[in-house]
Amino acid sequence: MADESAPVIEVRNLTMGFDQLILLEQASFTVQRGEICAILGGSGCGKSTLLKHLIGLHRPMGGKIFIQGVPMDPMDEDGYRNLLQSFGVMYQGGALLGSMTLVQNVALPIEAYTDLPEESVRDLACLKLAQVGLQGFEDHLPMEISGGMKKRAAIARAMALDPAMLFLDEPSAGLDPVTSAELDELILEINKNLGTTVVLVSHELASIFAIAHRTIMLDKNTRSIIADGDPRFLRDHSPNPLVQQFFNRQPPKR
Ligand SMILES: Nc1ncnc2c1ncn2[C@@H]1O[C@H](COP(=O)(O)OP(=O)(O)OP(=O)(O)O)[C@@H](O)[C@H]1O
Repeated sequence: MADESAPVIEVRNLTMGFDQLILLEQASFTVQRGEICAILGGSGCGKSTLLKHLIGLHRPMGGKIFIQGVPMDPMDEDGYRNLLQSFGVMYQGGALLGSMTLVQNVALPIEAYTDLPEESVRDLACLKLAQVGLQGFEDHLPMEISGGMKKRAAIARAMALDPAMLFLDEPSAGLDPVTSAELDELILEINKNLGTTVVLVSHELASIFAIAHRTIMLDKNTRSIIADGDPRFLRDHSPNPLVQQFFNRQPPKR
């Protein structure tokens, strides 16, 4: 039984990596209900890998991850299936199926996880598309719409089952600044109106300052979390020069 007062996500002493490559050692942090938490850090430090651990795609080398108070591992198939329904995930690039229309893409999780009749599935998928501003584009293929619209459609699909948690891997990658700001607005709206907890990986400082309540910064060299807090506070007050450099866009000192 999930403990409602527990943090939505608790990472306790996580060690993660692949074979000889250790990316994080004994790292701990929590994400509170309703927070927008951004995972930051230099290229290759393990941001996407951490996200994949949080959704159960990779298993920790050490430590534990609790989702809504429940340990992820060990978890039987039914337990994991239930857990998946509380997650919405948008992978890097959006990953819509190119041969399916937008409404068919959004319908996929609804078909997989509910017993709704075909007509209701379509109605619900159309509603989700309307919620992200894509009314009228239901029967378009992904190749027929812009990059920003593809991201919106991917978010509609991730939100199809009204998940408590939304995981986004580099949502603004490849978007122009205006489209990226529009996507930020959409993420904020979802967070405010539905109370969805959002965990995202991002490189975009403008976007991080616009939407993140919390940032967690990973460091490849020390295999640790070197900052955890409000991005503005970290930019102005972090004692760690690496964190200051990142937030102030300064190249590392030679
Ligand atoms: N399945 C895998 N098997 C082995 N190594 C992997 C695997 N996935 C990622 N890696 C390696 O782990 C390291 C971290 O990768 P990851 O994609 O998590 O970094 P990242 O911080 O998200 O990077 P970027 O900002 O460049 O997207 C990289 O060196 C990558 O090559």
